[in-house]
Amino acid sequence: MKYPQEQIKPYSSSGKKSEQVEKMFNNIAHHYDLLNHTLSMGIDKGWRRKAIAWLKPFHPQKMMDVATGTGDFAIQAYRDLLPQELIGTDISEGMMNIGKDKVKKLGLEQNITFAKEDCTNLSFTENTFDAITVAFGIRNFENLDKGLSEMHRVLTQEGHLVILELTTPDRFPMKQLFAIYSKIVIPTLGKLLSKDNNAYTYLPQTIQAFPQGEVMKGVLEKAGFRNVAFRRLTFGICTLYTATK
Ligand SMILES: C[S@@+](CC[C@H](N)C(=O)[O-])C[C@H]1O[C@@H](n2cnc3c(N)ncnc32)[C@H](O)[C@@H]1O
Repeated sequence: MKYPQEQIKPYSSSGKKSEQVEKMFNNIAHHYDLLNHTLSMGIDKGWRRKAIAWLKPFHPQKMMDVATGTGDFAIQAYRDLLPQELIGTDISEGMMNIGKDKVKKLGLEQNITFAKEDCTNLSFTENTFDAITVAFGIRNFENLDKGLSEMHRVLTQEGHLVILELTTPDRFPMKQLFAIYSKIVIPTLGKLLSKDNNAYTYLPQTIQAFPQGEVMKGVLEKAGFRNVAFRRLTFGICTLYTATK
């Protein structure tokens, strides 16, 4: 099945989405953290903590943070859960290089490692990870179903998946305010700060097109996950999805 966001590409309607996404994140890597925290007004930190808190009772020891980018979710997960192994994976070396520097500065390079991996074609064997986290990554996959089924494959039996994804609020007045914010503020600030004219137009377009809530729950179940649940955070700007293999 093809989802609308799979057709939205950052630079050109022709060519592979994954290659364009990799190029875009390599381009904006040096500005990503500043922009991320500015555009979300720091609220993303609370979302990450809530997502990781859901994993706490399961004490995962072997974890992967998919689409780890500059490593914020991996760092928070390590601090809160202290797993034995935590690997951050991503298709953008540029983003991970920033993450590696941050991890080194924190003295966590023995605890958090990084590897270049496309989530739609992971090199890990079946039943490898007790838990997988993904923040703001799955919207960029060239093939969402393949990315989810790959995460399902490498999770251990009873392993857990936590996804944070940006969504669109569905109620007045947040719906209208968010529409203005995503159509005007995000592209303007993004263009100014990242110098990439396309990246922050691509962002709101994919948020709008991506399956959310009940629809996304069905997509996760189709990929084989059980106990799928979701919680809208901050008026529905972000949604936390939780699932078990
Ligand atoms: C918006 S950033 C999120 C980074 C980080 N998780 C965070 O919370 O700040 C999205 C990341 O997804 C990565 N990505 C996109 N498609 C991917 C794929 N197929 N496999 C792995 N990573 C991917 C991008 O390279 C980028 O670093």
